[in-house]
Parts: sequence; structure tokens; C-alpha cells
Amino acid sequence: MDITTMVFALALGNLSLCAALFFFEYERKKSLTLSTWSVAKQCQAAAWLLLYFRGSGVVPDPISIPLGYSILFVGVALEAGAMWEAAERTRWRRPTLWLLILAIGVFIACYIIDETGLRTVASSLILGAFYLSGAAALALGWRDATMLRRFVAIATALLALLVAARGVMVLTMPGGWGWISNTILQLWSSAAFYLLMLGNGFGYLLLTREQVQSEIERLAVVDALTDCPNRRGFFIALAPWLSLARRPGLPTALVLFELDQFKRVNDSYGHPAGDNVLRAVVEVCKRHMRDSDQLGRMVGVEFAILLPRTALPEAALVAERMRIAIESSPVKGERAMIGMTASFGVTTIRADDTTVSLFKRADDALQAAKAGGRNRVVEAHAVSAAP
Ligand SMILES: Nc1nc2c(ncn2[C@@H]2O[C@H](COP(=O)(O)OP(=O)(O)OP(=O)(O)O)[C@@H](O)[C@H]2O)c(=O)[nH]1
Repeated sequence: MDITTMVFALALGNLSLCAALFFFEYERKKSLTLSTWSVAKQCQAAAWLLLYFRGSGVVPDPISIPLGYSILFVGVALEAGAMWEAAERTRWRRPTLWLLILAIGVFIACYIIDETGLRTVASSLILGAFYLSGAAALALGWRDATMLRRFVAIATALLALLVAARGVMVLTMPGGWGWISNTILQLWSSAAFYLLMLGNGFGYLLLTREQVQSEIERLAVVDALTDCPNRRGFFIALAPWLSLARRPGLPTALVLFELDQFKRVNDSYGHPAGDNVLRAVVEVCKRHMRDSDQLGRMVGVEFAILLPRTALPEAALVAERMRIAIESSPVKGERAMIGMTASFGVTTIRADDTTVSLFKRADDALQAAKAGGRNRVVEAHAVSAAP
């Protein structure tokens, strides 16, 4: 395959990726990362098309070369940026912008000085460096990465080095090295671009897939609104403490609390304000917890706190501190400060407890606190002792 045909294949490949992305995004809300990658692919498609038309003699060199390569640099730099963004390193934009300005400046200067040799050195080194940056983003979190992701990172790095090697060869051995002539190197370099197009496509899809997967796994155990464990996450944390309760030693306490008359907050200030109150209450509670304590959102406005190695009187004291803190920490709403109170039920895990019996006891105490006028702490034994 001659170089012009390879460049045409690169243009077509990038164009087909653009088309696939366009239809994928058509009915979806665009994510920022996907947009960056889309623009990268569009730039690359436009650049390779321009370079193909140069090869076919349609667009003259003084226009197609500086413009085509500048657009290609932008495309490859954006592609690397999309990789960094997908790897949750979002501060790539400013350095990339400066590097791009520098790269385009150096390339045009090299082109003016020497239309073939120096120009090839500059373009190969610049493109190789940007591709290497994408490989580095893929290699982040190497230890936990899947084999496929490691493969894509290594393949991208090796191909990037092959692209850059052409520049080094042209600079150090302009006449070629043995049977490796400049034409063969040019062909290899074009093949490397082709494989990079495919490899980076995989790389990008892998990164985004991993991100979505980990978010799904996180949301299975974490409440999206308050960012504390949900019912499932809390029960997972509770399980070992239930088993430990069968052995002699310090007890573990469970505090169950519910915000009082929360419906009124939603009705008076709106649901978003209610959400803010929930987030603020969680923050207030966290300030009164030890590192080993565990807070979870059970359902609606009901929360549970696990207090390891804490006896009932101490747990009641912690609950009382939280009750006072919630009462004295009104949340700033759009129209007014929103005051809040909560009712608490406190118990400790018994040797024969199951999750059901434990929560039933804590809930009975909580309901007793509600029935007793709300904004108070009730210990479970007081409920059991009641006639
Ligand atoms: N803003 C907001 N409100 C919620 C959320 N989850 C549950 N709620 C609301 O919380 C309110 C809970 O009301 P109830 O448990 O019936 O009772 P209450 O108004 O809190 O009154 P008492 O429990 O009797 O003190 C309901 O209006 C729910 O819609 C949430 O995630 N965000």
C-alpha cells in the first residue's frame, strides 16, 4: 500500500469513528469526556483528509502541510487529553494548550527552514510525544488495571515510540540505516498511526467502561444524595459486628434516627432544599462520630449509626450530642434558615440478635421517641421495660 492510500485509510477510519460517535451521542446527553474525544476524532479525520488531498495534488503544500499537521497535533493532543480526563485527571487543558502552541510554532519554523527533513523530525517527535502522553494516562493505576488495559497502554506506548523513532532516524541517519530506508520508515510510521487509531479507540472505550462500572458498583452500596453508605452498604458493615456480639467483650451500639416532620420542610421550601438539609444533617452527624463509627442512610429520612465498642449509656450520650447538634445547626435555605430536629432510638447488639431483631428494637425505641414528642433520645431497654 502506498503512503497516499494509507493516509486515505486513516482519514476514512477516523471519519467512520466520528460517524459512530455522532449517532451514539445523538440521543444522549453529552458527557464532557466524550465530547473531547469526539472533537479529537473530528480534527484527526479533517487533518488526514487534508493530507490525503495534498498527496493527490489537490491542495498545495504551503497550505496543506502547516494546516494539516496543526489540526493533526490538536486532534492527537485532544485524544490524549480525553484519556487523562477519563482517568479523572482533569487539569490537562491549560498545559496542553501551551504545549500545542509551542508544538505548532516549532513545526512551522522547521517547515520554513527545511520542507522535508526537519519538518518530518518535528512532526514525528511531536505526534509521538502526544501519543505517549495518552499511553501514560492509560497506565495510571497500573496495579489494579485489567490485562487488556495494560496491553493497550503498552501497545500505545510502543507505537508512539515507533512514530517518534522516524523523527530520530531522519535527524541522525538521513540516508537510512541498512535496509531500513526512509520510505520503509514512512510506511511503518503510517501503519503505526493506523494501529494507534484502533488502539486508542479501545483505550478510550476501556477507560470509560471502567469508570461506569466502578460508579455502578459504588452506587450499589452508597447513597447518591448524601454519599454515605445506603441500606445495603450499612448491612455489609454491620455483619461482622453481629457475629462479634456472640463473643464476650465490649458491646457494639446501634443508633437509629429519623428527622422530624420532614414533609413540612419539603412542602414549605421545596424538595431541593429538603435534599440540602439531608446533606447538611449527615455532615453534622459525621462531625460527632469517631473514625470507626459508621453512618448509613436506611430509607427516606431515616439514618443508622454503628458505634463499635460502645455501651448503651455512652451511645445514648453520643446520640444526645447529635440531637443537640442537629437542633442547633439550621440549614441556610433560599428564603430562610431551615431548623431541623431528629428523634433517636438507641440499642446495643445482643448475642442472639439478627439484623431484623436488632433493627426492630432500635426502631421501637425510635418510635417511642416520636410518640414522646419527637426531638429526643430513647434507649431500647427503657422501651422493653415499659408496660
Ligand atoms: N427532599 C427529600 N425528601 C425526602 C427524601 N426522602 C424522603 N423524603 C421525604 O421525607 C418525608 C418523610 O415523611 P414521613 O416519614 O412520612 O414523616 P415526617 O413528615 O418526617 O414526620 P414524622 O416522621 O412523623 O416526624 C416525606 O415527605 C418524603 O417525601 C429525599 O431524599 N429528599
